[in-house]
Amino acid sequence: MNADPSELQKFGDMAHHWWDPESEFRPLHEINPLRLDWIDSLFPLQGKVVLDVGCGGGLLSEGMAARGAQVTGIDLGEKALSVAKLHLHESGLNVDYRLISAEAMALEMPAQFDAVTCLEMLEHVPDPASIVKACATLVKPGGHVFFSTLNRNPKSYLLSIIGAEYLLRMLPRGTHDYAKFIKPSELARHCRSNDLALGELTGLTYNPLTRAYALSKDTDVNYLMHTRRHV
Ligand SMILES: C[S@@+](CC[C@H](N)C(=O)[O-])C[C@H]1O[C@@H](n2cnc3c(N)ncnc32)[C@H](O)[C@@H]1O
Repeated sequence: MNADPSELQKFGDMAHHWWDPESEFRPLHEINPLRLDWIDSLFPLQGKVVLDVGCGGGLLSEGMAARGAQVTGIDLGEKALSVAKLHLHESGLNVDYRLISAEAMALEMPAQFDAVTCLEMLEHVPDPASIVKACATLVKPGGHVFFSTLNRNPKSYLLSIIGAEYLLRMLPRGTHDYAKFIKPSELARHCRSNDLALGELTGLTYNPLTRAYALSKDTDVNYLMHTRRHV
């Protein structure tokens, strides 16, 4: 199984806070509208069939459902999925949440989705290339796959670990492991070898003075990558 039990445990331990915008999930709450707008601008979500891989408590899944997509969310964290399912009672939205790996889902439902999203997840798994392959298998020919993760370089180490975990305490210590960060060139290579053509690449920056995130050309730390499966 391509999963790190300590990573799943870590998110499980925090899962009851998932929908609290003042909790350790605050960064995800703050980036959610930005990434939703970005995805929606490249791939209008209304009426589309979308799979959210590593959906956690469902922030992105619900956001896409609210924009009219028919969303399935998968994760290997049981607690996160329970929180995600419970939150549907509050939001009144409809998302099909399932406890299944991306690789198993790819065997069960190849080429079934108009788009696949896999955000802030690749840096938490032992073999990210295997997740990229599964996402490429799950999307229909011509469909879209969106990834986001953390770049690997000294600036990224300073800002995302020293800055965010130790100085600003936006995230609990140990949230991220620098060795698992992925350079855009590495992610692009995994995509190309799985029949995914590169589309847009955008950075996501944080200004500690205004405490605001923004999409940006600066991909040194957080970045999002848009790809399309060849027809
Ligand atoms: C930082 S959270 C991101 C959640 C969501 N994608 C978002 O951006 O709002 C990482 C998620 O990846 C999940 N995860 C970690 N390893 C996984 C694996 N091997 N398979 C599926 N999900 C995994 C965790 O349970 C957690 O929900």
